[in-house]
Order: sequence, then structure tokens, then C-alpha cells
Amino acid sequence: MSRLVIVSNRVPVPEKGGAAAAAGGLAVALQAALQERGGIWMGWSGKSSGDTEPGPLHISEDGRITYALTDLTEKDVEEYYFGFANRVLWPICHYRLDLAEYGRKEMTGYFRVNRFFAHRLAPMLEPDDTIWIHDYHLIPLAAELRQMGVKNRIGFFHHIPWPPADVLFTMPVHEEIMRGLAAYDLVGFQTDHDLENFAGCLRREEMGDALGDGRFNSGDKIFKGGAYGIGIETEAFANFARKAVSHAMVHKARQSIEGRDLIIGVDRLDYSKGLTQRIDAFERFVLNNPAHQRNVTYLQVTPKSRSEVPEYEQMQRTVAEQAGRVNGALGTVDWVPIRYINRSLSRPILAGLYRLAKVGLVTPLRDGMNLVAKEYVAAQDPDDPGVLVLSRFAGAARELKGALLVNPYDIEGTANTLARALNMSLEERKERWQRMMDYLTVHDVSRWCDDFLQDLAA
Ligand SMILES: O=P(O)(O)OC[C@H]1O[C@H](O[C@H]2O[C@H](CO)[C@@H](O)[C@H](O)[C@H]2O)[C@H](O)[C@@H](O)[C@@H]1O
Ligand SMILES: O=c1ccn([C@@H]2O[C@H](COP(=O)(O)OP(=O)(O)O)[C@@H](O)[C@H]2O)c(=O)[nH]1
Repeated sequence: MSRLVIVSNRVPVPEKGGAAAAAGGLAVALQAALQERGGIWMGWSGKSSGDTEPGPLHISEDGRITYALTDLTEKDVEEYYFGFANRVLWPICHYRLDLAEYGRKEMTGYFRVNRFFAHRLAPMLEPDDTIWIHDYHLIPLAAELRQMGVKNRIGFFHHIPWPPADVLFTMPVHEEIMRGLAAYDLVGFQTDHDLENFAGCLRREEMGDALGDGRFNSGDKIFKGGAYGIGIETEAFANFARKAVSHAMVHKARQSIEGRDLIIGVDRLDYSKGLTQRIDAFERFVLNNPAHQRNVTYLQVTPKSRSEVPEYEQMQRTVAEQAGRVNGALGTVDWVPIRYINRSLSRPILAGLYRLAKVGLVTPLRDGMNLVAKEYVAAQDPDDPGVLVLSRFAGAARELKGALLVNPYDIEGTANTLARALNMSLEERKERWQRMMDYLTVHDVSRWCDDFLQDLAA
């Protein structure tokens, strides 16, 4: 088997004495996959080094993984990560044309940092390495490597949604981005819908077409494309959840809800996650269902994310104010309806909290996959499982057929679905959960990894 070299912007190097809390699905999923196979994981260290050229790669080993991390300059981080990746590609891929901020400087910075990554990666490569590049930060990386003469197989997985042509083409450099993808041997998306959108983008301005059998052409390039929904470590997560019941923090949480029904939401603080609509829906649910008033607690775990980006900074205020307003309006001296926390919790603790919750409320306005939805299912007690209320606009909705699907823009509809979830019979809960758990047991993260790498090798 050829050596695997993974490249992603975010690399969660384990801290000494324990694993780092990696809030973000990509990091969590890849760590599991690479630990199993062994190989190199290259990416950004998360640090910037003033104006000067970053120093040498930081190399470290953990089990079967060799980590190779590079610092970036402040200008690089500003233009490539906060600028083009998170103020252009992220909003565009999440259908938020209104939030995209195009600047020549940021676009140039994005392509420059991709070239820089290529120069750092190339000397580490051996001729039969398989290279697997991840996510929207690094789309042009294969094209840069090819220009340097790298002939290895290179795959790309896009973790976030791929939008339709009308949305993508609002981005001034859409052609360069599409051409960047054509330099890979295999391009993977989360769902069939993303793949269809991608094919539509190729066709729209006759940049290329689908050739059948999952093959595409663009210019003189022929490459493969497919849908590979990312999974979780289903069994390990179910084990965490079983054990977590005895964890002190989970125990305290159970005591403090005093027998009330727990609804849980877990999301990075991101406008794509639909937090304001979700809080509105919860408020509507409480107002419409007096029988549930005072008998329900909604816990929203929301670590801060990308705070240097103005839209995220603004969201921190909006969501905190909204949660405060709803608590003020509905709460009583002995009941706080919403517990809103901005810390990141470790996954074993999250597993225990998911298991306590009667409802997993996952309502993004748009999401590539959403691993929280899958983790919530895996964490349930088979004899008394909770109900997953899931946005139809999350990639996970293409797979988790036992969930109650909602349109997160429809506040009244989501509120009604919450009531339905809390009133659901044990028999229906079990039947729905079993369907999802059977699926997740087979389609776990190793299966995702194997499927992608097999197609890349074929
Ligand atoms: O690295 P950050 O800027 O802090 O952001 C965290 C990660 O967010 C995104 O995750 C996506 O990948 C998940 C796994 O495939 C998927 O379930 C989720 O729907 C996506 O939003 C992003 O794609 C990652 O690159 C970030 O590291
Ligand atoms: O406090 C937290 C919140 C989230 N997560 C993890 O972060 C990932 C979030 O992935 P998801 O696909 O749901 O969304 P993303 O943040 O990647 O957009 C999941 O594995 C969560 O368990 C975590 O470890 N601690």
C-alpha cells in the first residue's frame, strides 16, 4: 500500500498528555483515518510569524502519524485564511452571496499561500505516495504541484457544500477555482447534490462535461468525481457515550436539569449553523406548548470560531443577546429555558450530553455534512433513544433517514417538529434510531476513507 500524505489547513496535533480538543469535523474525521493507516499530515500550524518568511516545518510524531506543520506570515493568514477562504469561498459555498467580500489582495494571497504549501510539500514526497488534499482552503494546491512536476496520484475532498452555477459564478475567480479542481485525479463531494451542482458548473460555460462512469473532462484534463459522505467513528463514539454517564461533568448536567427533557445543539459559532432561527423556533415551541413549559431545557454548546472575521464577531453578539432575550421573556425564578455556552467541550463529554438529551437539534441553513448529527445518533441508549431533528439542508439529511427533517427557515414548522419529537412513542423512536444506527455502523469514517482511496487508486 502506498504511503498516504494528507494536507489540510487545520491539523489537530495531539497535545502532550492527551488529545487536543478538535472542534471541527474535518480534523476529527481525518485523525481517525490517518491513525489507522499511518502517513504524513501536513498543514498550517495555526501560528503566524510576523512579516518574515516562516521558518522550517515543525515535525512531530504521534503513533503512526508524522505531522509537518508550517507557520504562515500574518499577511498570509489575513489574506488566505480569514480573507479569501473564509470571506469568499465559505460564504459562497454556503449560498451566502450577501456575505462574500471580494478583494484582489485576498484572492492573490490565497493563490500565493497555495504555491507556498506546494513548495513546502514537494521535497517530502516520494514517487508512489498518494496525496489527499482537503477542503476549500487548498483547491489550487494540485495545480501548483503539477507545475512543479509532481506526478503522484492526488485526490481532493471538498468538505463543505458545492453551490449551483448561478451562485458560484458570482465569484470573480470561479474559472481559476474550477480549473484548480480539474488538476486532481479524483474530486470528492459530500453528497450527490454537491456533485450535480459541480457538474452543472462545468457545463454552464462549457468548461467541461460529465463523460459517464464518474469521469469528467475540462480543457485537456480528464478526472473523476464522486460523492463520499464523511462518517464518524461510530463504534468508538457509542462507547464514549456509554462510559460518559459516569463522568463528573455529565453527572452534574443530569442533576442540574432536574428531570426536565433536554434538547441539545452543538455547533461552532457560525452563520451557516442557523442558530438565530433555531432559538426562534425553540421560543415558538415553548409558547405554543404550555404543557412543555418549565419541563424542558435547551442546551446550546457553541465554541467561538473565526472571531477575526467581522461577520462572526457580529454573530457572537447577536446570538448571545437573543438567548438572553428569550431567557428573560420566558424564564422563571427556578427555570432557565436556554443554557448557552461558548466553550468547546471534549468529545467524550459531548457524547455523554448527547445521550442525556431527548432531542438532538441540528438545524444548519446549509452544511457540508454535519458530524454532530451522526454523533448524536451514535451516542443514544438503544433502549431509550432520543430523536434527531435535522435540517434538510445538511449533507447528513441525505443519509440519516430516521431523522425528523425540518426546513430551518420555517420557524413554526421547526417548533411543531420539536413538539412531535418530544411526544414520540418509544416504539417509533427505537425504529427510527435503529435505521440510522445500522447505516452509521456500516458507513463509518474508515469506510469513507477506504471508498475514497480505493477510487483514487483505481
Ligand atoms: O478550521 P476552522 O476554520 O476552525 O473550521 C472548522 C472546520 O469547519 C468545516 O467543517 C466541514 O467539514 C466537516 C467534516 O467533513 C463537515 O461535517 C461540516 O459540515 C463542514 O462544515 C471546514 O470544512 C473545515 O475545513 C474546518 O476545519
Ligand atoms: O465543543 C465542541 C463542539 C464541537 N466539537 C466537534 O466538532 C465537530 C463539528 O463537526 P461538524 O461536522 O458538525 O461541523 P463543522 O464545525 O466541521 O462545520 C464534531 O465532531 C464535534 O464533536 C467538539 O469536539 N467540541
